[in-house]
Amino acid sequence: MEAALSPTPMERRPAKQGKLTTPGTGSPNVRLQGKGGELGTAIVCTPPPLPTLEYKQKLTLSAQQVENAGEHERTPEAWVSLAVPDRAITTRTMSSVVQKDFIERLFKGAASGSMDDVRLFLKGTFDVNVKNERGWTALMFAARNGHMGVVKELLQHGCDTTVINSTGQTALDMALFWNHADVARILQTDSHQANPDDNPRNYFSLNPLNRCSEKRKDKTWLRNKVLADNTRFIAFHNLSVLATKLPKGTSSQRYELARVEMKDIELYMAANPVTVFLGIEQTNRHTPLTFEEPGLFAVDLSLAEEDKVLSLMPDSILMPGYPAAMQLRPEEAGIYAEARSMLAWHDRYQFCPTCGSPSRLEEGGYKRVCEDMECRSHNGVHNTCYPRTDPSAIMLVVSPDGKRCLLGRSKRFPAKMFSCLAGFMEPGETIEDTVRREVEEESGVIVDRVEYHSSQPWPFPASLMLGCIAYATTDHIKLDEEEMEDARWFSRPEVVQMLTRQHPQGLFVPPEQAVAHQIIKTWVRRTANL
Ligand SMILES: NC(=O)C1=CN([C@@H]2O[C@H](COP(=O)(O)OP(=O)(O)OC[C@H]3O[C@@H](n4cnc5c(N)ncnc54)[C@H](O)[C@@H]3O)[C@@H](O)[C@H]2O)C=CC1
Ligand SMILES: [Mg+2]
Ligand SMILES: [Mg+2]
Ligand SMILES: [Mg+2]
Ligand SMILES: [Zn+2]
Repeated sequence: MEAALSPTPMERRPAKQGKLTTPGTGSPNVRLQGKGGELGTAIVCTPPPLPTLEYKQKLTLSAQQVENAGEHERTPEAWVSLAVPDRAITTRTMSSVVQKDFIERLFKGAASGSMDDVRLFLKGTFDVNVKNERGWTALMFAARNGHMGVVKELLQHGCDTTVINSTGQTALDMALFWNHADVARILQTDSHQANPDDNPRNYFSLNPLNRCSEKRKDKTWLRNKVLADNTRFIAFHNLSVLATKLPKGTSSQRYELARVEMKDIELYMAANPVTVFLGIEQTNRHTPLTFEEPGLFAVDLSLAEEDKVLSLMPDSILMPGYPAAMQLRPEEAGIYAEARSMLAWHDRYQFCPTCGSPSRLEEGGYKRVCEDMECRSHNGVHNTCYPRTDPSAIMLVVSPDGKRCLLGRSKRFPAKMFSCLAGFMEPGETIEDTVRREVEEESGVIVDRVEYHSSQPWPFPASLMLGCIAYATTDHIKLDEEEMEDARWFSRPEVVQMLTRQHPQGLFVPPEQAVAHQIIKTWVRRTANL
């Protein structure tokens, strides 16, 4: 079982194992044998101590004793005895030595299938996706060795199945490679994160609201909804959203949308600011909607002073657009996308695009109607009355030999960032046309087959990114010098370094909240054995 901790298990299939000991450290080593002979020796960390008498004594230490003990004496068990039953163990109160011990115990427990060790860790409020120096998570260790019980336990605690290690494998890749079909099935069908290829869920796309578009024309219903006690407002000021900080340690995302009550903004509402009905926070979509379920609106408070908006909610900030908005809770980033795109539309379309007369809001803010009754826009279908969305294609281009992918640097990118090529769709184009045209314009590369990956609302101000994987038939690059600063073919190992921020020259790709990141990761997943 020790081979489970070998540094590169994907490349090393041990046929035979033999134990030796590293002189000086006492740590057992594992000699790895392949078909062609010895593949190398992996150092295995010292196994967790057995429950000796000393350990058992520590289990019963009092809180004061633990506080007083030297760092080396504060074992995980002692901390757990402190935490049970109602105090969670937090990294804030724990010395770095014990933290390290905890994490090591988690990895070893996951690799050996020891549920007790894993549960010991899960009692705390640590990050279950903590990685070792090779980017391995506990889920990977458990998947690598086919420990179904541990895998299930970790998934229940929110372990992320999409994390890749420093050689670009996910827990699923490991389970498949090592023939743990049952574990692979669980990882593929885990409801928390379905197979990313089948059902990608991009940031800004998770909007839990029932938009109730049928209610937008019901003026009485809308008026009553605005005034209902449990209705809340997402407040914006010059397209920056009012947000509050989340308690530390709950998630890697640091902010959530502030929900303001009518009584706090009555003063501003008298001036009739742009207000958009976003939807209902319906707890169960399968039961009929009742009026009691809370409604959510977006309100543009740009007319108020910034300080006044901030004073609506303690400890709040006005979060500007990209990239700050990447710090919102993913569960509500979709609400933000809807709200910000809508307010940005109203901000830019205050006059009728057909005749230039002022226009007014209708249908809960989902329509603008020209005030001039003679205007052509009152007859027939006029898309100028409705919110706009600009589709853009974004694509990872795979080289003709399938071994490299094309990433580029637009002139406005931060230093050292490379990303997928992207471009706006033009009228009369299919998604495939846009992909082929933009790739050729920006890099000179010719694309044949185009495969759809997933889409992402991009509320800056109102794009819809259409994520694709495109297959090139040529690999000569001729750069569009006006838009692009650079475009290159990257090998898989280099892309993995960029995804995991371990590239020797510090090159990186956009963060996981960008669909570009997800498309790149899909290609890395599909080429796990390259
Ligand atoms: N979510 C993600 O992962 C990423 C998103 N993006 C977004 O993709 C979008 C398109 O990418 P670009 O390379 O900028 O497009 P692009 O390659 O078509 O070039 C941009 C230029 O196209 C023109 N253009 C044509 N139609 C336009 C429209 N509807 N709105 C604005 N400009 C238009 C403008 O002159 C603009 O400067 C941008 O909104 C960008 O922010 C870009 C990279 C990553
Ligand atoms: Mg472009
Ligand atoms: Mg373009
Ligand atoms: Mg372009
Ligand atoms: Zn008009």
